Amino acid sequence: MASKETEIKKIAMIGCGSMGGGMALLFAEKGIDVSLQDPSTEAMDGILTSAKKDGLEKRMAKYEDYKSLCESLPNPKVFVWSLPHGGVGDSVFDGLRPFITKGDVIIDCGNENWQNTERRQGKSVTTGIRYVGCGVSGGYQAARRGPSMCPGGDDDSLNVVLPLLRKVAAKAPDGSPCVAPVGTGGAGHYCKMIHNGIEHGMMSAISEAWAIMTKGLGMSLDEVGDELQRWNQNGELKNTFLVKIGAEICRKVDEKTGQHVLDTVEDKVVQDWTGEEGTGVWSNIEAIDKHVPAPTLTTAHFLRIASGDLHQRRDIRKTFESEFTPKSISPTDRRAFLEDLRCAVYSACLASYTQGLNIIAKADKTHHFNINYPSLFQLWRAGCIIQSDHINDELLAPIYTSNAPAYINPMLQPSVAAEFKECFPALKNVVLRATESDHVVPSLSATLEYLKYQTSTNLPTSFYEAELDYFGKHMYDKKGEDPQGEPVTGRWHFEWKAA
Ligand SMILES: NC(=O)C1=CN([C@@H]2O[C@H](COP(=O)(O)OP(=O)(O)OC[C@H]3O[C@@H](n4cnc5c(N)ncnc54)[C@H](OP(=O)(O)O)[C@@H]3O)[C@@H](O)[C@H]2O)C=CC1
Ligand SMILES: O=C(CO)[C@H](O)[C@H](O)COP(=O)(O)O
Repeated sequence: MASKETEIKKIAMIGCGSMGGGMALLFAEKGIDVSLQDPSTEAMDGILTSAKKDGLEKRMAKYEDYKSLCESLPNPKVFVWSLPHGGVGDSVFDGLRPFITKGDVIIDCGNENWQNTERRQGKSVTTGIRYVGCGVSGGYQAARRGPSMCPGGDDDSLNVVLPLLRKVAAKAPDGSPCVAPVGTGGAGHYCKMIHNGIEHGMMSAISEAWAIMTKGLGMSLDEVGDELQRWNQNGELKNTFLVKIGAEICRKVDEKTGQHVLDTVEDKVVQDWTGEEGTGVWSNIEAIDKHVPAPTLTTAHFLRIASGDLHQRRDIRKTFESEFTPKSISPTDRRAFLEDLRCAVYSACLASYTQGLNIIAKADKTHHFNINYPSLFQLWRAGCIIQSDHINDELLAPIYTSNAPAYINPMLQPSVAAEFKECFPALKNVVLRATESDHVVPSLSATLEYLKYQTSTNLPTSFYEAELDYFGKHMYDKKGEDPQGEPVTGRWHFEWKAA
């Protein structure tokens, strides 16, 4: 716990966009004075207007330059950043440098790349400035109400910032704050990046199910909304944030037009096309770089890339002179099929968590983050986008307690394996029916394949290995001679054809 002297009563919010604005108001509501700084006076004025509406105007003021901003703060000066990643953070860091000293604190609440975080932590160390990389999740609404917060850094800095962050973080149903130290260095931003990768896998699976229900089963949007609400109420998907908002999205009618809003949304995800977000791309790069199979996440990402380039899809469709239009699906027992669909989506969501955690675990080994898994599951209990009571709180958190030995892949945990096994027939049935009716199910089918290949010791890859050895002398292991431990190149080459 931080001592009385370190109690933080005033902060500077640098970056007053949708996240920074919400957080600034939230800090003020929790009794913390806030100095605002953003290149856009309009953005700061917008927050001041909201503060006035909420009776918080006495707690806020705007500052146009770093000198006056820093003069407005008591020591140690605490800066909360909510900025775009990359160069912006570097220029703010350099701009603040003349005015900050030993003991001052930067809490970087943007989606910064964890390597930038560690680079700045390295620069801060010599001057005694504390730099905490703190992923924030839940979107702009949670930023105002209470987000999930994922801080990483050295123990002393974390001890200084945690009492402040506990005041604003989302609260789990038992009242405990969804913020906890996740590890050293860039661990906070690393885990937030993977949170976003998991988010993509889950979001894709739910979207695929929505299309099966509407285009395959001919359900109306209101009926899909009711079905998603059922999923969100009970069973393995209960209190799954993305399912809950899915139900609301399906039902939402624009009062002005009387039309369902979702009916007006183009099928085009243009998130991170220009690289200004980062996390979606980085999480997939990390999976591959760390040799972790994460097909639910990566296929979700490829669907999103294909989706973004709608013009290209239009052109390809013209070249093909047709599209593989999803056909109707007529199960003999519609309720049973919907139950299979729920289980299939659950499998993909659980697989997304599993794959994401495995990436974090591999990075932990490589980068020595010293990941605190109980903290991670605590901060994913509420406020965040991947919140899912059964997956996070009931199934995974009890496995990775502070008393648990080192991290073990969830696929090796009997309780997780039992749930995957139980859902496998449902997932297979959904993928089969969807495939024969030309539905688009990349994340669901990738999850099915994942379960098959992760549990198999007789993959088609003997043939693959032989081909590699044939053309590239890449070597292979003979059956039964596979050495224990980390995978290493095989010892055998066969001269398949004389050179
Ligand atoms: N939106 C979301 O759902 C979530 C976003 N995040 C992350 O939080 C961060 C902020 O996101 P969000 O609020 O959505 O983005 P916004 O673009 O709404 O906000 C970013 C703000 O930073 C300001 N800014 C740019 N350069 C500077 C600078 N040199 N000094 C001070 N302020 C500057 C921008 O001003 P200007 O517009 O004038 O350039 C803008 O007001 C990002 O890292 C994002 O990835 C994290 C979780 C959820
Ligand atoms: O952090 C977030 C949610 O958790 C933000 O919404 C972010 O903009 C998502 O970006 P991406 O989809 O590229 O990961």
